[in-house]
Amino acid sequence: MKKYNNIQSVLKIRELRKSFGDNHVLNGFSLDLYEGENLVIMGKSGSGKSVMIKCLVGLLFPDSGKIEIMGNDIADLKQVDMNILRMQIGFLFQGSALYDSMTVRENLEFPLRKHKEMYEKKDELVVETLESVGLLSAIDLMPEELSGGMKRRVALARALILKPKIIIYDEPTTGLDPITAKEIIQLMRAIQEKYNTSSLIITHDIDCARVISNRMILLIDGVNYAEGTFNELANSTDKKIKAFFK
Ligand SMILES: Nc1ncnc2c1ncn2[C@@H]1O[C@H](COP(=O)(O)OP(=O)(O)OP(=O)(O)O)[C@@H](O)[C@H]1O
Repeated sequence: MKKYNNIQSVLKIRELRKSFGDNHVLNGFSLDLYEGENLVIMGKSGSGKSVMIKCLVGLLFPDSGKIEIMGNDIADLKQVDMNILRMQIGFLFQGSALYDSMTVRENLEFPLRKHKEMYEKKDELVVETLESVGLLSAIDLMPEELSGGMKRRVALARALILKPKIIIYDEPTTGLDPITAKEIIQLMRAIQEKYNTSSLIITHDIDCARVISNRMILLIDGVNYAEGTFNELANSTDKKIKAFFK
């Protein structure tokens, strides 16, 4: 397994706990996301992946534990600093969530509006980012004119336009046909190489995990039950781990 001892951790979670009444969802979950890696998190439905992401971005408060983003303990940050830090994180959510009443260009300009220096270069940034997802030709189209795969690409471009250090992908291939899903996975790899982003990828898609992951974590019973490369985990004899690779 690749060693990351000398590489900086851009995201660190330690002993994260979150319960809703008697439902103990996270029971001491920990992870490190290292600079430049693609880390896949797998967990069955209801295992707490979304809860973990919500804690990361400040939408839920953990009961205990520690979250550090680029070396900053988020519990110590003021809202204004948290907002600055959030700029370093791009999100690609399941539904793509484009603004239907805006063109592709306007969708991409939207995240720039609060950042004066970047907004001044918006035309250049929109073109560059659309080129990197292979969709410059769609710049003046409306979301309804795009296929599912194109929407996902535009959403990825929108996540990239602020040049984030970290990208969080929530089920990036869900709802896409296998060929389009493969194209999105290849694009995720290309993006990582071009921008040297660190990616946290939540997925149920075993093909996606195999192709994209440098490392994987299995979230089982609220903890990081197993960690390793795809092959290490796929060859495990542990019953709970094997269940993911059937
Ligand atoms: N705001 C909330 N209030 C109460 N319970 C919640 C809340 N958010 C999540 N839960 C519970 O936490 C558990 C984990 O939910 P979560 O959405 O994180 O699962 P998941 O791993 O993302 O699932 P999926 O793969 O289906 O998206 C579930 O039992 C869910 O009911």
